[in-house]
Amino acid sequence: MDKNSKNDQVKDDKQIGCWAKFKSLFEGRGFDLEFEYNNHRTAVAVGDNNDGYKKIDDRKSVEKRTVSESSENSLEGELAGVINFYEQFSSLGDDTKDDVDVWRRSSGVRNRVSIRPSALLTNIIEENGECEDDVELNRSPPPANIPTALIYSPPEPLELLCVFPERTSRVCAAACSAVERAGGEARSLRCARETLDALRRDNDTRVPHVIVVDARQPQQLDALLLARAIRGTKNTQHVYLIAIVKKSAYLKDEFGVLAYLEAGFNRVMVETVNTTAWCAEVLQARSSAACSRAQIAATAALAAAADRCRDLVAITDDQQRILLTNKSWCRMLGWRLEEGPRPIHEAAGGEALRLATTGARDWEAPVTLRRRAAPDPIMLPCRGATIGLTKTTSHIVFVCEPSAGEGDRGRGSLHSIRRGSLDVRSVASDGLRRTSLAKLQGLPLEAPITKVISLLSAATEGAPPSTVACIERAVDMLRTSELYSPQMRDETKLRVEDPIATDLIGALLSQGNANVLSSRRSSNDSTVVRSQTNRTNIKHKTTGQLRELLDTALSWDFEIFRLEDLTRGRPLAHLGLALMGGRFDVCAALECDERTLLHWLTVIETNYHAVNTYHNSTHAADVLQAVAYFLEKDRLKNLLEPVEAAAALISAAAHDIDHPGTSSAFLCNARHPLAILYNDVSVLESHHAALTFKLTLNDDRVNIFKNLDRDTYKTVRHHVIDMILATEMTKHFEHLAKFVNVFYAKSSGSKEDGMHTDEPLSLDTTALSQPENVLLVKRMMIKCADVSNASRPQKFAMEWARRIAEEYFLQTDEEKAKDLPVVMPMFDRATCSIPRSQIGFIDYIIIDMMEAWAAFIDMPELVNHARSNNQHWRELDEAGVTTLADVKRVQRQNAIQAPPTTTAEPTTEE
Ligand SMILES: Nc1ncnc2c1ncn2[C@@H]1O[C@@H]2COP(=O)(O)O[C@H]2[C@H]1O
Repeated sequence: MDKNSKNDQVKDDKQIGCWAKFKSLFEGRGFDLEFEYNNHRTAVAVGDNNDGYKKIDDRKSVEKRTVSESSENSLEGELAGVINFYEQFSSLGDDTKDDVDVWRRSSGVRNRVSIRPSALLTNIIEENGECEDDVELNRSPPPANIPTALIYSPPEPLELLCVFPERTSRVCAAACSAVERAGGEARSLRCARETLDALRRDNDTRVPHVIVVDARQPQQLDALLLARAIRGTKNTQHVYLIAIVKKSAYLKDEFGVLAYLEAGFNRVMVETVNTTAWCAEVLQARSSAACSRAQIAATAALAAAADRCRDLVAITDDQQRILLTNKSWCRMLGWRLEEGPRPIHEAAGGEALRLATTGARDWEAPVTLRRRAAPDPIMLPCRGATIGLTKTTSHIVFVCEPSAGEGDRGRGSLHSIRRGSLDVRSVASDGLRRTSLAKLQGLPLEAPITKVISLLSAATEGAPPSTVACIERAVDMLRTSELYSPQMRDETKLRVEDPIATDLIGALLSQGNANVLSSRRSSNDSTVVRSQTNRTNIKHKTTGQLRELLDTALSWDFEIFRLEDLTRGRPLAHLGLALMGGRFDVCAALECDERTLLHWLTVIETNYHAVNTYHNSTHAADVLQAVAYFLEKDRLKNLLEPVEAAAALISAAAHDIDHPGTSSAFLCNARHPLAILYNDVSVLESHHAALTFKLTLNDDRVNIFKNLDRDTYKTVRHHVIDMILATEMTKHFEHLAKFVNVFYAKSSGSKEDGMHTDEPLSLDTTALSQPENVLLVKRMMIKCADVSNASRPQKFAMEWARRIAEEYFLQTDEEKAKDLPVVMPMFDRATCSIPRSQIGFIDYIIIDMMEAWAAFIDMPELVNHARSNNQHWRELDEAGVTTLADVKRVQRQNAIQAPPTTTAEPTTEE
């Protein structure tokens, strides 16, 4: 063999070897490819080196070209890679105008697809349709475990978003022009903020398929941060993110790419200005984005289906940790939807679990389920399946069928269940087809309120006009976001009543337009209010009268003001120790020692302002005492776990800590730092809750939570914060209405406004099996305790009324002195009628609430005292009692111990 033919042979061998390698890229993926170029296969001459493919050209020197190795499981992606190669290959000087034929073999049938390299996929033409099951080029194959029918990704024009700080970036220009060539649309932005704004603004409508981020100049654009932020934005899971890096980034640190992937990029690409390379890149990316969007949508649809079925559904991972539960599961077992992975054993047991964990693929067996709010487990029939993409298990599915009674209990609100005539499933499916519901179809259907509106709207079908009008009015009201706003009802009532009541209730229920920053009452005062002479051994001093008094700590006429006297203004620590340390054994619940509890109580008490006439530690002790009293009632005793009772007592003791003696409205008007900090929203309550935790966690000696495990601490913290925030009076009607709606049934035919109907409400406590309803109970408990002074025996109610009036007057004095808006102008010490303020307070705030609460915990004296106090104030009003001095005179006449003030000399046995 001469030298030339030997060379040819080598070249041929090389070509054949390369061709084999090139083909192997595409084999084993469901289709084979063959190439013809200028009707002559060998014209495709490729060589390879370690990292790509080279063209071996007779006329030119070898030039390296990298084929986009598409790992995407989409035909489109593969083809784009091939085309990319061809374009580059052709650009070396061969005839670039010729079509390239790609033979695709599927199910044994050969199909030829002609591709004109320059036109890329937009010009793909099927030459012969031998293959009946041809693949739609715009659709990716569905993943094995999601029903194919659900995976639908309609062909849509490619949308690209480039984020390049440099306006004139050539890389960006190449990417954009590639997209335009492929019939898509490209936008470019220059910074992270613009990008995030655009994504949020665009919402679902124009979320791009692909976002390319310039990661070459971190000082100008932090690509990692931006990727994380994009991934944190709604509806971006499917977006394909490409980071553009310099070649040197790869050379420097081959693992650097991991940081990009971890931040949420799908691909890290070395900068290129080659439009063709970009074209292939973005087409692959779009295909991948469309595929994952279809999968996500399908998964969401399946999750929504699970959520809407009455069976209890739980899905675990292969470690038997529950990853997902549906609403029925949560409702019946008392789980929260957002709960993190928990072992299935916490909730389930029995034969079903045994089968699931021993590898059965499909089973039907009984399961025992534990409910959080009930001691006894329930046994239900369960169907299960083991899911896995390959031989290994990825998920286990449990579907438990509730018995008729259980299912009913778990479904919807009590009212809908009680009325029971509507079948949710039939109405939802039927109703949605009706024209009256057409406008609702675009709304998200997860919210219960949407379902309620759907049901109501469906009920109008064929109904008489008067009923339709009534329902439409109800639906209009339901559509407002201010469902529980007090202005929604009885507005007129407040306006026509006594101006003092209007003033007081108006100020309590709204944030008001208050004023004044008081240096006298600044929150900084808190640490110097009173020095604690002896922080320990309180117990040892609890002797004689004090001990006797504390023995009566669980009676409703507990002498709180006497305790204030006997303890020299430190009632909270003493009473707290007696109740929390003694009767309720908070130390056991929190696993802390009594000394820590004592320190905690002392620190909390120290941070109440003794100079306040009302919001001082005596009020805290009073609320604590009321909560303790309520907790003793059977209904609550059986309902709350020790740790929940502990949280309730903690909330009561700390609920007004560092109260400045002025309202939140006042702080807002005064531009107080707390109002600034909390944006004028729930200013005082947020401060009370935050300070409670700050003081508690600050010092190990007072940290009553220090021995709690992470989960229990989180639960306790959640309860404490929730209860303290519930004391905010602007939310009064919201909490009350929720409580009444959940636990009381109106007899049919009663008035639309259930709270003021004369028909007796009937208590229904079945809803207690749901934890969110237990939360309503706890909120109501602390709310009632907080204003329980009006439901105490007369002598206490009078003293509390005097104290709060004094505090209101002081606020008005300050507002006037500092020329700030006066929040309650009627509360002027010279003119205000204290009896009338109390009548208004009891009429509008107390009676309804105490009626609801008293029936719930079976404590009629709450209402009886409130009514009798109301009557007493009316008599005093008629007798001309008006001012503080008048009230004090009456108190003296009634032979009540002169009201102790925090500045008066205490009478004490010690
Ligand atoms: N007897 C009362 N008369 C008038 N207002 C009261 C009375 N008791 C409590 N309040 C108000 O009700 C509010 C409940 O929350 P606060 O403790 O923050 O502040 C309380 C007072 O503003």
